[in-house]
Amino acid sequence: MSVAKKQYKRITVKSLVDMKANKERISMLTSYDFTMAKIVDKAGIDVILVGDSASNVMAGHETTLPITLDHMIYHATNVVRAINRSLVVVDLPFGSYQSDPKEALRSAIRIMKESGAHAVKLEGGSEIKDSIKRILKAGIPVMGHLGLTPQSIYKFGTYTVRAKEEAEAEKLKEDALLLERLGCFALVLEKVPAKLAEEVAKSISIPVIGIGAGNGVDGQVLVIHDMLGMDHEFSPRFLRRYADLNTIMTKAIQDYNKDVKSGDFPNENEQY
Ligand SMILES: Nc1nc(=O)c2c([nH]1)NC[C@@H]1CN(c3ccc(C(=O)N[C@@H](CCC(=O)O)C(=O)O)cc3)CN21
Ligand SMILES: CC(C)C(=O)C(=O)O
Ligand SMILES: [Mg+2]
Repeated sequence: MSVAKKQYKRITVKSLVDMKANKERISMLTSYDFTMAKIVDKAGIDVILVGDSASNVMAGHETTLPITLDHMIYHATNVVRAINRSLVVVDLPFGSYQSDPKEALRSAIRIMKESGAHAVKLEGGSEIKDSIKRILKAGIPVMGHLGLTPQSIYKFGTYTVRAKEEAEAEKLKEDALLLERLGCFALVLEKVPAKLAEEVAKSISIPVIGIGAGNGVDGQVLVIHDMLGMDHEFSPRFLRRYADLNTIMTKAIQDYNKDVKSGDFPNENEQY
């Protein structure tokens, strides 16, 4: 390996906890493939999430439920090949950890062994406590995920903001403390009131990464296709678009189409 490659200081689960202690905010984006992950890693994003949102974004499913462990490992393997610095976290997909702690551990081990990723993420709190414990005991770092947990969408029926009611907010606060106590290195809080998210972030020493959880948390995560503006139809309030790639790509593809049809492409310099 070249010296130039080694000068990148790799992000570890320990660096993330240190960043929170130093009040340094953590950046996280999803990636599901080699080419995208290479750009994200080089751009300096701290954490790459191989999210089960691949089920929506890559495969076109309505929910995250259909994606399999084999699919997640395929995406994770391709992402890991591209990175020099970012920490790679992989979602355990629906059905790969809910049955029992042994199944959860087997799934986490497959991800770590077959993809080379650095950590796994599981949705839920006290319900999956034993599975989180079992995975951590094997030396695999775990990121938690509370608030809107898309794998249980059919229990709620909507993607509306979570924990607006006192009882649900109390459970969420207890779950966050539990995840810290179990030994999770960080947790994602999705679509909860900003005030509650800030309170949770202040109550624990591990980083809280928000999506639709306001600015009082320790870091932010977005789905990369959303923030690049590739899909004009997905427009939740929490999303900021940093580009309009849908328009840029459509224009480029139409120009190519036109040039092929008219015979303009390829020209003399573009042939042998
Ligand atoms: N492309 C993509 N981006 C995501 O952020 C994402 C996925 N896919 N798939 C997995 C989950 C699902 N997520 C979601 C899904 C919907 C909303 C949402 O807020 N949708 C609408 C309607 C909400 C409502 O019923 O009130 C919105 O306008 O906010 C938010 C996060 C976040 N994750
Ligand atoms: C939205 C983030 C947190 C996620 O879990 C995913 O992309 O699957
Ligand atoms: Mg997910």
